[in-house]
Amino acid sequence: MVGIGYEEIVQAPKALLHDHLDGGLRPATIIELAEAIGHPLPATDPAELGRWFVDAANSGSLERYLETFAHTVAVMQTVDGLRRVARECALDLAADGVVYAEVRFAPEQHLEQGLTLDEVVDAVQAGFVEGTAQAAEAGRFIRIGTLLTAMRHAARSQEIAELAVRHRDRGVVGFDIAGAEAGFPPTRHLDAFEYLQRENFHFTIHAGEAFGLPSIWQAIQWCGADRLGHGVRIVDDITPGERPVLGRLAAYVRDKRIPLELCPSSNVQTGAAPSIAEHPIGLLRDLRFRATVNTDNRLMSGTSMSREMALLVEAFDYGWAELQWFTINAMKSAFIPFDERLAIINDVIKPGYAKLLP
Ligand SMILES: O=c1[nH]cnc2c1ncn2[C@H]1C[C@H](O)[C@@H](CO)O1
Ligand SMILES: [Zn+2]
Repeated sequence: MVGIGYEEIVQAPKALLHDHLDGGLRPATIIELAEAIGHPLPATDPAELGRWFVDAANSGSLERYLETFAHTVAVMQTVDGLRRVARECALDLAADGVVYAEVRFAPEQHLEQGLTLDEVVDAVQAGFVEGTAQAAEAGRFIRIGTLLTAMRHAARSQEIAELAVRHRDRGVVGFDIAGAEAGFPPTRHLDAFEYLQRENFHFTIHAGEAFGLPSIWQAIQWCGADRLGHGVRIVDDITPGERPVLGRLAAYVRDKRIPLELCPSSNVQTGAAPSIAEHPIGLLRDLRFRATVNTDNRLMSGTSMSREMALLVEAFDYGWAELQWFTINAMKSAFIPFDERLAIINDVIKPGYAKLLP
């Protein structure tokens, strides 16, 4: 697409539904925090450490990709560490032109220095409030909602679901499960999902990333997920061709407008997609699934919302109309109340793209 510059993409309002707090730290912050606690790192120069994360995450395997989080989670064990990381996350997203973000993390991974689950959530919330306020002072609007993640290999999902509901009026807008997918089906956590449904709460499930259709089917039809974290493997239920044919599950996902939190760069790194140009997002958009563009882990992918969009512009020749479509899809699928979603669409996103659209 001729005429879309990277700086313009940064200026365009963007909505992000799938971003991990512990996958988005600034390398310089990791170095400073690690030094203070004596945690050894594979590199001590920020640029070198940033490259190390991307290289180490490039393995083609989700399990190996997840190993890199040991270094970020290690420096997020204190109120100060968590608060700083959350504040910087809000600032970095706002500087990248993200106007709405749902940022997730797993509280159970931040208890090594004696914090309670509630203290962890409060520390992150304080950081988001500070970062959002600082961004506003600099003239950048951003609204952040938190998702609490339970690790799918562990057995704390009910506890984390209750934690999320407890904090629902203090920044937490939803729940998620993450971690290695193969061997850990979503139905292991059915009690937690049933509890959340009874509480009228929202949740997404990482499904259809490293494992295919059975995982997506369980997430939707057994667990009742509002959205799919990745969900990219839904293409396994689509027969390609001049007129692609949708299987029953793919048709259900499209008919019910179930949002797909697609993460192009992350998928290439973990082997879920062969390249950006061959990423199923092109097909899923053509077929009008409720597709959204996301970062997953900005540090491990060396990326940002603007970069993910720029990669799609390059690979699929997208223009502003497509970028606005992805953004509005994301905003429609957000877990904040309907009136707030609508206000961001009408007052921020549409006017922002109106300036850019031909
Ligand atoms: O893409 C992912 N798939 C499954 N799990 C993931 C992914 N990215 C991050 N995680 C895990 C590692 C983090 O420590 C955890 C909570 O953010 O979620
Ligand atoms: Zn993820």
